[in-house]
Amino acid sequence: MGGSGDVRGRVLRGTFFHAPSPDGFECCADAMLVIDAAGAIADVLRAGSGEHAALAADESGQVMRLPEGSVMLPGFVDCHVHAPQFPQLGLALDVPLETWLMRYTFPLEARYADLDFAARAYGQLVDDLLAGGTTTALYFATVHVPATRLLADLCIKKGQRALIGKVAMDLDTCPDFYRDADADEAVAGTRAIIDHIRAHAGNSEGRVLPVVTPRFIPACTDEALEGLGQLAAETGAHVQTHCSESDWAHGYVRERHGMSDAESLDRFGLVGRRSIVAHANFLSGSDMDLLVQRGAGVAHCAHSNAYFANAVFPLRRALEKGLHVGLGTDISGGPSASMLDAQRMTVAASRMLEDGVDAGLPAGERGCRDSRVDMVTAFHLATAGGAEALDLPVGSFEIGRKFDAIAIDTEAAEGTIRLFDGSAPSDVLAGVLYQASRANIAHVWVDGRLVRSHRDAAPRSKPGLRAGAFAAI
Ligand SMILES: Nc1nc2[nH]cnc2c(=O)[nH]1
Repeated sequence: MGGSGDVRGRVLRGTFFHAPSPDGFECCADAMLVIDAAGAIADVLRAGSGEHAALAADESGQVMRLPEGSVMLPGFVDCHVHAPQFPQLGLALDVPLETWLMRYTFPLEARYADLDFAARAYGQLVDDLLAGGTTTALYFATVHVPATRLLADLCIKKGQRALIGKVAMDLDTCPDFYRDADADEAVAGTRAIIDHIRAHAGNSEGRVLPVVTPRFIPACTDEALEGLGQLAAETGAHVQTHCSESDWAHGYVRERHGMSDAESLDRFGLVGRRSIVAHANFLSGSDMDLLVQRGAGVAHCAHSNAYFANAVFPLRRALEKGLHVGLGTDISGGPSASMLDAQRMTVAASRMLEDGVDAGLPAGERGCRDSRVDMVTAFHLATAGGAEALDLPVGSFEIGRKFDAIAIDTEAAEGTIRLFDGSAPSDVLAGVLYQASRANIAHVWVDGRLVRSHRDAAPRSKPGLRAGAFAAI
């Protein structure tokens, strides 16, 4: 990636869609986004304004224009990714969570003691996520400090916004070949990663952030949970963990601690404004109130929940309570790395929760009323909602936000979007979100820097078609 395509200090002209709130989207046709030198949106000029007309006449070359047929969306924010599990994407999804962890997942994660293996898997993962439009990812790494450092180094080098945690798991129910030796090692390793990321010479803008990452209560001693809670308070780092994911995981914490997962994490100081709990399917109403009170967020992983969670997360109820929610692919509990798929599955799961699934029951007894969400809400959660949950200034095209964005080429011949003349903006957005595939994702920017372009992929089937319109890219 060179300087071309970098929109810092320039103006990008084109049509954009965003959804700053869960219940509506805005389509801004032929807008001009003024990006400052640090990659933040300094101004949004709407067509018809005097400033827009003045800049439209500018011939200095500072205005870059998206080609006809392209639209911009905010980059996707994936709130739950197990980076080391990428090599088993789509595999071994037919066993319960606890079996999947012990039989497949822990042995795979143990392989990241080998830095060559880690470099190959993590390099491919970051490239693939960027190509899919994921501009921000909240990553669980592994217990290994060197491989976690490597993941941070790769994200910094490749320009992805990322939050990264060394996984802490010291309980002796975890296999000997894959766990921290004790609570001290779990906490010291976490601190080492915080220090590495914060002191990294290439990370002066803080695009990569460290995360305190107790895997989940069933993998940690109380001593480790306590030490990690103190470390989070001392450093102000984000926190991530799994919470009340499945019948088994939820029941385990009740049995061991005599309270809910959320209550137990809270008493260790692990639930705060920068905490994200993954899954959370079995949160009670008072658990949700607790998370709302603390300002914490949930990573909703609709795809993975279908395989491992034994229930559907009551998303609409959570949103009505004012809980921060973002979406997660949960690579590899979910079989797809695509945040487009995550949005589609979010809508589908909510519809199944609302209608119910057992045709043997009368319709009135089958589901949970008022549970559905629509694609606009899912789009919000995949962008601005995830950003809010992570407390990051991205996710929409508003003044002051960082320009993390993707350009969708709705006409890419190898793509899967088929729009017909005269589509209303709501139909264009639905068409993009439901139909787009990787071939439609033409450009990806983080902080105004072009981090991925169709040029990096296979040659375009219509070479040069738009070269004149967007020459700098
Ligand atoms: N889905 C999922 N749940 C977990 N609970 C503890 N570890 C994991 C994991 O790797 N994936």
